[in-house]
Amino acid sequence: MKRLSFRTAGESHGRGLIALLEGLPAGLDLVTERDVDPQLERRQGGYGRGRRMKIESDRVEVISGLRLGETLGSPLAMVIWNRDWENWTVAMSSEPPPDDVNPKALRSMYLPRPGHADLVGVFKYDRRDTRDILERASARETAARVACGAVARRFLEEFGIRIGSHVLSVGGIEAEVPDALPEDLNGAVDDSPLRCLDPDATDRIIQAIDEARATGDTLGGVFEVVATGVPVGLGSHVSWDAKLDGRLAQALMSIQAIKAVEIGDGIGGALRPGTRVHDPIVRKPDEERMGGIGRASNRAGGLEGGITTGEPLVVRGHMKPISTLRNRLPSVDLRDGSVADAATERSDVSAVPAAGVVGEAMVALVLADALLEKFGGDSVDEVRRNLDGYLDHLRARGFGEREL
Ligand SMILES: Cc1cc2nc3c(=O)[nH]c(=O)nc-3n(C[C@H](O)[C@H](O)[C@H](O)COP(=O)(O)O)c2cc1C
Ligand SMILES: C=C(O[C@@H]1CC(C(=O)O)=C[C@@H](OP(=O)(O)O)[C@H]1O)C(=O)O
Repeated sequence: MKRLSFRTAGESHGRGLIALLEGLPAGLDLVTERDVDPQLERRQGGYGRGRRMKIESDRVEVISGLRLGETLGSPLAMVIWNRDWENWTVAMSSEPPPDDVNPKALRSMYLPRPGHADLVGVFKYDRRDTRDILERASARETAARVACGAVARRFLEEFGIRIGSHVLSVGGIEAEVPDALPEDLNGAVDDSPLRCLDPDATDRIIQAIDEARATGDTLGGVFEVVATGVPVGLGSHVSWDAKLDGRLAQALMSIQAIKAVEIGDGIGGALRPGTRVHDPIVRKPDEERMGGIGRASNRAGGLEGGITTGEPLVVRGHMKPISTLRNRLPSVDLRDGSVADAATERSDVSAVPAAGVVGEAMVALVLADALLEKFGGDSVDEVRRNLDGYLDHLRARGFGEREL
């Protein structure tokens, strides 16, 4: 059963977004200017974003669940206003103009874009034009997810769990990744225009994004989210929906345009023999949380049997290219069935770094839920007591410095 759940509401060009987080314990010290707004700003960044990001400057307003800088244990409700809303009052309150009146036929809401939710949404919800669909399908919604994820991240920080992300590839150009990741992953990439650890690949990717922009094309890519300090034992092997790998995959896959999710070396591992995939179990006297037992490598990405191993959790999201293309693909006019090119409009060319920040938020929400599932409590201190008792027990049943 979910302990921590969240919901978002809002259209991309509507008044704003609502984020509702339920199940958070009381007594979490939370300052939105310090803990939430900087995460929203990170999500807006990254080379390849479109003009919309120059208009927005996302900030949250807390409506409930917080008093004197601490959570109350009641639902936390937050609002993010859309600055662009003012520019869309006509589009949001009128029928789309016919193509012959508006020479910017490109903007037509009758020409569904392959890859976006336009066509399937119009059929499913029995709508006349695609605006009724794209407004909610839009990844603008991820700003509200990141607000919820920022609060989950603050909660996890209390227990020494930290989450970061970096970009592994864009448009097939792969970054070289060091064997040991920097301890503060975000510190190492937040200033990089691509949130990437490889400056040379960054330059080449920027060039590729410029080329894609010039030719009216778009690029996808892969990001990696890493969580450190995660205790052994979150999630469970006993039922399909208790498995933490499955829960993470669902959370990541739900991000707009994410089409594959990988845990650790999941995809590469499928190509190698078992002796070069599984992580040997070794004595590690310093590994207190694991009772003196650890792993020689972490190809499993911190999960076995749907349970955290105590090693860093590593999850990758594979993002398809953005579907709004200036170099338009074939489509069909929803008014008369005639063949036409798909609609195009202001859009990102690539948004992999931003998707990585959203990935961090989703991982934070899943981990906070799993932590509460195992160490549940109504206050942060109660959760802490429960976790500390468990860690003491692990230490006591382990081998520490003892020779076997
Ligand atoms: C951070 C982010 C930014 C995005 N920006 C755009 C965009 O500017 N234009 C676009 O067509 N799709 C964009 N997308 C992807 C669409 O929202 C997504 O493809 C669409 O909702 C259909 O869902 P699906 O790709 O998951 O099937 C973005 C996705 C993310 C995660
Ligand atoms: C607004 C955001 O992303 C948007 C996601 C998006 C889409 O179709 O998913 C389309 C673009 O919006 P617009 O049509 O207003 O230019 C992106 O900018 C955001 O991330 O805050």
